[in-house]
This record gives sequence, C-alpha cells and structure tokens, in this order.
Amino acid sequence: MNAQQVEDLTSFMEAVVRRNPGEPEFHQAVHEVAMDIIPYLADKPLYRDMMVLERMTEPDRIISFRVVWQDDHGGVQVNRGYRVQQNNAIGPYKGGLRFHPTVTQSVLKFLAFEQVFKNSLTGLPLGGGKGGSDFDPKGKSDLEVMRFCQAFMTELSKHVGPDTDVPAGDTGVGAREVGYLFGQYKRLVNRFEGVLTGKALEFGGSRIRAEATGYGVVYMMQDMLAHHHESIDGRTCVVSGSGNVATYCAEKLIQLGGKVVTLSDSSGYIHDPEGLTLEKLQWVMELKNKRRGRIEEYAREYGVEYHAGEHPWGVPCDLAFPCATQNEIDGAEARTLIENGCRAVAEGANMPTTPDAIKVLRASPGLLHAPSKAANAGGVAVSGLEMSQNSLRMQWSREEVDKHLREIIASIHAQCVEFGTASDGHVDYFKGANIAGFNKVASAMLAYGVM
Ligand SMILES: NC(=O)C1=CN([C@@H]2O[C@H](COP(=O)(O)OP(=O)(O)OC[C@H]3O[C@@H](n4cnc5c(N)ncnc54)[C@H](OP(=O)(O)O)[C@@H]3O)[C@@H](O)[C@H]2O)C=CC1
Ligand SMILES: N=C(CCC(=O)O)C(=O)O
Repeated sequence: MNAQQVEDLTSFMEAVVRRNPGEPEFHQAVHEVAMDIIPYLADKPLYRDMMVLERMTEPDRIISFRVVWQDDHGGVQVNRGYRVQQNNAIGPYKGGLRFHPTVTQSVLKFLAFEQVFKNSLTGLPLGGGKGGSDFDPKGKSDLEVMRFCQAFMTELSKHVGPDTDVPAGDTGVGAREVGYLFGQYKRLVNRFEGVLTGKALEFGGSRIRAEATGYGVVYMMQDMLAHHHESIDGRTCVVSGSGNVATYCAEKLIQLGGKVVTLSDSSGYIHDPEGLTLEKLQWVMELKNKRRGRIEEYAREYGVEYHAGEHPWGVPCDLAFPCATQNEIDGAEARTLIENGCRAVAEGANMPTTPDAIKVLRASPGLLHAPSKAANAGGVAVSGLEMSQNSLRMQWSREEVDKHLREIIASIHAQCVEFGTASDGHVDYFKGANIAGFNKVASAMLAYGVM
C-alpha cells in the first residue's frame, strides 16, 4: 500500500470503530477485508463515491431478542438471541446459528460480515447473515436443549423464511439443534419449507452437508498444493477442534493419505504420533456426538498424550487446519508453525488467525495460507445446494453433491488465484478471496442505486 492508501485505510477503520464501539471481533473481520479492498478501489472512483464498502460494513438490520425457557428442575432461564441480517444484495440472508457462552453481538457481526464474502465466492445466490445465542448446550439435557430451541425459534420465525433468511448450524448447533428448530418453525407457520439447512435426510436435508465444511477445507488445501505441484499424500497434519468441521476435515485427510496427529477441544489437545485411523475417528465422532464427552478420553482410550489447556500448534507438521474457533492461532504460534516447517494453512474455523498471526504467515514466502472465507465455504455451499434440492423437491445422490462441492471449491481457488497472484507468481489467497468476494456483491449494490 502507498501512503495515500494507508491514510484511506486508517480513516476508514477509525470510522468503523467509532460507529461500532467495543466490538473488537467485528473490527478485526472488517480490517482483514479493508486492507485489500481499499487499495483495490484506488482506481475505482464510482465504488468510492457510492460508499460501497462503507455500506457493506453496515448490517441491513440486527434483530436481538429475549429467550426464556425452563430447565429440568423447573427453574426459569433467560438468554439473549440474535440474527444479524448483513446483506442480501445477491440472495436471501444465509448463515449459521452459534450457541455458545462467548456469543456477543460483536462475534455475530464478524461472522455475518465474513459470510457475505464467503457466500459470494461460492457463486450461488446467497446473501450473508449469522445468528445465535449465549446459550451453552454443553451439559444440558436433550429436553433442555429442545425447550431452548423451541423458545428461540418462536421469536426467530418472525424474521426468517426460505426466500428471506435461511439459518444453519455452526458452533454448538448440530443435527440435534437443527431438528428441534425446524420442528418448531413448522409447527408455528404450518408450512413444510426449506427455512433451515443442515436438516436430516428424512426432512429435506442434503447428503454430504455434515461432511461439507471439513471436506471443503481439505479440497481447498488440495488445490493450493496442486497449484504448486504438491499433494496431501504422506504429509503430517495438525487439526484443532473435534466437532463437525474438525472430524470431517480429518476424515478426508486420512482418505487422501494425510497423517492426522492431533485433535482438540476447549480443554486441551491429544497428540497421536502414529496418526488417527478412520476407526479411531469414528470413535471420536461417537464420543462427541452421542456421548457428549471430552477429547481427553481419547488419550486414555488409545494410550497417547493429552495436553491440558494447550493448543496443538507446537506439534511439528506440514499442513495446519485450525477448525475450532476464532483467534486460536496467535503470532507466536504462527512463528512456531513456520519454524517447524509448516508448508500450508487452510482455515476451517472462521477467522482463526489473529492479525499478528496473519502478518507472520504472510511474511513467510514459502507458506500457503487460505483464509476461512475461501477455505471453509464448503459448508454454506452445500447448504445452498440443499436449498436448491428443496426448491426442486428432490434429493441428489452423495456422488452428485460431492461433485458439485468439489467444483465449487475449485472455482473458489481459481478466483483466489485470479485476483491474488502477484507479478512474481506468489498467490496471496487473502487478497484474492477478499477481492473476488467483494466484486459480485458490489456490482449488485451499485445496480440497486442508493439504499
Ligand atoms: N458447521 C458449519 O457448517 C461451519 C462451521 N464453521 C466454523 O468452524 C468452527 C467450528 O465449528 P463446528 O465444527 O461447526 O462447531 P462444533 O460445535 O461442532 O465444534 C467446535 C469445536 O471447537 C472447539 N471450541 C469451541 N470454542 C473453543 C474455544 N474458545 N477454544 C478452543 N476450542 C473451542 C469445541 O470444543 P468444546 O467441545 O470443548 O466446546 C469443539 O471441539 C467455527 O469457527 C465455525 O464458525 C465454518 C463454516 C461452516
Ligand atoms: N456456519 C456456517 C455454515 C452456514 C450455512 O451453512 O448457512 C459458516 O459458513 O460459517
């Protein structure tokens, strides 16, 4: 960036911080995009005059509501629910629901902003949004989760619909929660319609949706490496998380010959130097999805090390897949990855690298780094395909959906290369994803005029 662009970025971010006080996660997500878009708009006066980036940074609306439910002891519980409807310039609002005690408006605004660019990259007609609650499903009975979901959807149902806003899963919202949410919606509106994605196959779900995000991260890694005449086969892989994204990321890596040596949860990580097998992974999925257990149990079951309270980024690897949560890799951990010879990072979680980590990784010329808005778009892509199947009142085969998923990720990689390749051939995947994601939304917003 030249001096003028630095000045423009600084004044842009000062305005964002002023208008959104006390929302550090949202500021971070906006800065990650603005640092590439501000220079990109230097020779595009129409976009600047029409304040397109400023308008993209302002949600269309934020809905906040009280959620009251009764626990198993008859006690009355109060939570806060949200839906951030960020931008529907290219399609209905589309994005997950996160149930986690760390949920705040700032976290959901970062996720909704990120979702706009991610959904645009898929090439599908999907706008961006995100919602959720500070409700913690951990340690709750199925009936308590059901009562919360029913109370949450009673309010949310007033604001969503198959052509308005289509939520899905995210942290803390899996098949169980989507089932309870969909059932309540159907009861309230008396229509069977595709208002949620990630549904079970029995009621309009799409094959591969559960696997889609994790598989897509690996497909993105595959394309990044192939662009440099390399592959995943035989590479040591460090994966964080042990939920939906992490477990299917690990599954696809193992199928492609990768050696997955870690999984984690919010209490710590396991290190299996021999590498997980598909059977061991099946055991983890059962542990997490059925018994709601902790990853520490894996260490006892298979006689491997467990590191309480730590992240897995100190374990030497060729390929790193952060699949847990935002800001899980900081500058020091990024330096450790590079010192240990890491070749590439593909982000499964949303915004898992801090600004310092991004700086460190970007400064390492040999390292390939795919941002979450590009690498983890497989989930929302298959959600979009679920919406298509619902509209057609059809259900495609596993092979058909996986073929579409593979093509969408290949297209996202190609867009990143088109807009992110420097004169020396180095591909800046962050720049490519930010510009490619911006373009389609910006064109639509210009076409609509001043609104
Ligand atoms: N589900 C989807 O379709 C998509 C999800 N994502 C993103 O992927 C990430 C994981 O989502 P998903 O797998 O669906 O969620 P899950 O709830 O299935 O799993 C989340 C995993 O991350 C761990 N985790 C959560 N918070 C923290 C934390 N603060 N510190 C350390 N570990 C943590 C959880 O551990 P614990 O069990 O201890 O809480 C769990 O292992 C999120 O960033 C999400 O936004 C991105 C695209 C699509
Ligand atoms: N949680 C998701 C999936 C959203 C969706 O499938 O609508 C994400 O892209 O972050």
